[in-house]
Amino acid sequence: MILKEIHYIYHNELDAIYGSDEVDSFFYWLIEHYFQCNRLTLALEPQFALTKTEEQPLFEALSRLKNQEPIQHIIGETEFFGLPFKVNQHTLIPRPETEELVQWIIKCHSERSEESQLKILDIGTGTGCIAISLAKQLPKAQVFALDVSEEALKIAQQNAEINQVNVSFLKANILNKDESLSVLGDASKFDIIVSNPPYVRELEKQDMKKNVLDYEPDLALFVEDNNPLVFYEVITQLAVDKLKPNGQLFFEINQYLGAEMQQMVKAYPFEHIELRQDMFGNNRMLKAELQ
Ligand SMILES: C[S@@+](CC[C@H](N)C(=O)[O-])C[C@H]1O[C@@H](n2cnc3c(N)ncnc32)[C@H](O)[C@@H]1O
Repeated sequence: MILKEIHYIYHNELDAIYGSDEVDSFFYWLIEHYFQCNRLTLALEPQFALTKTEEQPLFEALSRLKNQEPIQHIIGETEFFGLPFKVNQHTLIPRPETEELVQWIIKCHSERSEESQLKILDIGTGTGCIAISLAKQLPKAQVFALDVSEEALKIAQQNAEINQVNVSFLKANILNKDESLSVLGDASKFDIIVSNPPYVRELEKQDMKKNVLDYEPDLALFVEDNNPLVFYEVITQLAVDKLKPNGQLFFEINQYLGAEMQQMVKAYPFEHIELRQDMFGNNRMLKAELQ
């Protein structure tokens, strides 16, 4: 079949679900992935034809997209901070808001220009996107990354290899203080602790799309309505023990809980607590420095 015809079928079957622009971006992403060709190919070679075997993955992808499966799961990878990352059903798909958090950390570090080797801990690493991007951008840093999910850690390890960085991955339940302290061992303290932990309240599920609810791991997303800051509080307490003096704590946060987050962190010996908005104007990041 001619590629242009398959493009037409995509619009016919998917526009009602996603809108035309998004369908275009899915289609170009898929042909780039499967055939290393792009939208120019469609324009310059209107008769570009695929064999039955070649077109099969495009039709498989079409039926998965109809079920609102994320395109990143279909392709098995995504891009974060300009780097490739494998993803699967056990890992959260890295979000652009999290790239802004990484950018902020790098900027703060360049302003501080420390002499000694930086030591960084990423809690709830998932695909490893934060830890690996930081390791790539700050090649002298010693980076540790922790998650409770064995499956997520396998993907994170593969991502570190793909991106040729050295990250030490640790398995622990951060809500269990003894367990996390024991995997962190007697290692010297950290300059930076960063986390994008689960922060979506059950009550927010009603506003979420099927592609997230049905395909992304609950373990990465949800917290109970009556204790939405549970991860942040535990991590803030750990940071009091595990950060060096003047060490920095960075969080990605629930946009609706900025004030509560500031209030919570203020109860601990942190200063210069700063809330930051993402590109959509939502409270999304918080930074604090240990006194
Ligand atoms: C919101 S995702 C963030 C993933 C990745 N850091 C990112 O920014 O895309 C939260 C991560 O926390 C992990 N997690 C959930 N509960 C945990 C726990 N009790 N201890 C450690 N990690 C946990 C999940 O497996 C998931 O990978």
